[in-house]
Amino acid sequence: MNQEESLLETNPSFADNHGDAPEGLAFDLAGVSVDLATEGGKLSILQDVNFAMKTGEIVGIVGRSGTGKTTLLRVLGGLLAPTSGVARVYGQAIDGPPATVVTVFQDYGNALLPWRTVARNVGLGLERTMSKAEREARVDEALKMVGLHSRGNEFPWRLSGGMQQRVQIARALAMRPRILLMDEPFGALDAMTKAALQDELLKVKEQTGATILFITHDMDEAVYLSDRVFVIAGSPGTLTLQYDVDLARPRHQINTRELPAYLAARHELALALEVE
Ligand SMILES: Nc1ncnc2c1ncn2[C@@H]1O[C@H](COP(=O)(O)OP(=O)(O)OP(=O)(O)O)[C@@H](O)[C@H]1O
Repeated sequence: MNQEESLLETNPSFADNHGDAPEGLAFDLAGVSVDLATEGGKLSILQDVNFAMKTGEIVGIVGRSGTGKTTLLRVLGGLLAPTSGVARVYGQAIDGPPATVVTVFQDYGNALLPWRTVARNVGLGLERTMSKAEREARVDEALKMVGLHSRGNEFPWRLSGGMQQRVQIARALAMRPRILLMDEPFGALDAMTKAALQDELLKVKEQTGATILFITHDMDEAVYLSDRVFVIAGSPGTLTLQYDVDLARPRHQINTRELPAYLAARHELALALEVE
């Protein structure tokens, strides 16, 4: 399988994007544990993870390095089967990459196809389902969202790391997925770009009703974006806190961050991470 086919394989929604999200739960996990076989024997990565996410919810996951956050995202994206327990999407056990889910990976360098222009990378997932004109309009819109409208004809390897990350985000946004999984989506960006993209993401969520689960090492980002923040801690990783963020929407980059509820959320999360 070549790299192009493999991207379509792991993200079937690139080839099959449709419909409005059904009501109810997007994800529900019961007793999910993941063990991996390593040279040194069995390694327990995640243990007994239980949670549910409503359709249209946005949840940020925080936790120290190596606690299993990416592993959890891989389970939800259908790339890794749990060793025990069950993970469901819209009530169906996940047994491969679900057609409703688009994942934005952390290693953006490998996710982009170097022989395709930026625009053709962004349009990759729409080629099988959309006319050229429709696709070009979607690609234009997505590139505008991430501030790369003028770079569509270039090749990705000509862009900076942060820009390549934005191209990958644009590709996901162009799909208008029902569920978006993002692994440190804004990690490689400068503060201004990061703030602009956070607000774009919230706008997209508002407009499309997408369900979004993202990993971040930035506690402020987790609180600013999320309805709830999950803390994963320990080894093996367990879900130690599901914090409800009590902040109205729309949120504001300056005002929201000064509210008592914002500071309280930050405080609770910092404590939860400190006791690890
Ligand atoms: N394929 C693998 N084989 C062996 N160990 C693995 C494999 N994938 C992950 N691990 C181990 O599983 C643990 C959890 O990894 P994971 O990438 O899920 O953590 P993370 O919380 O996302 O970390 P980070 O915040 O640093 O990205 C780590 O100790 C990692 O070394």
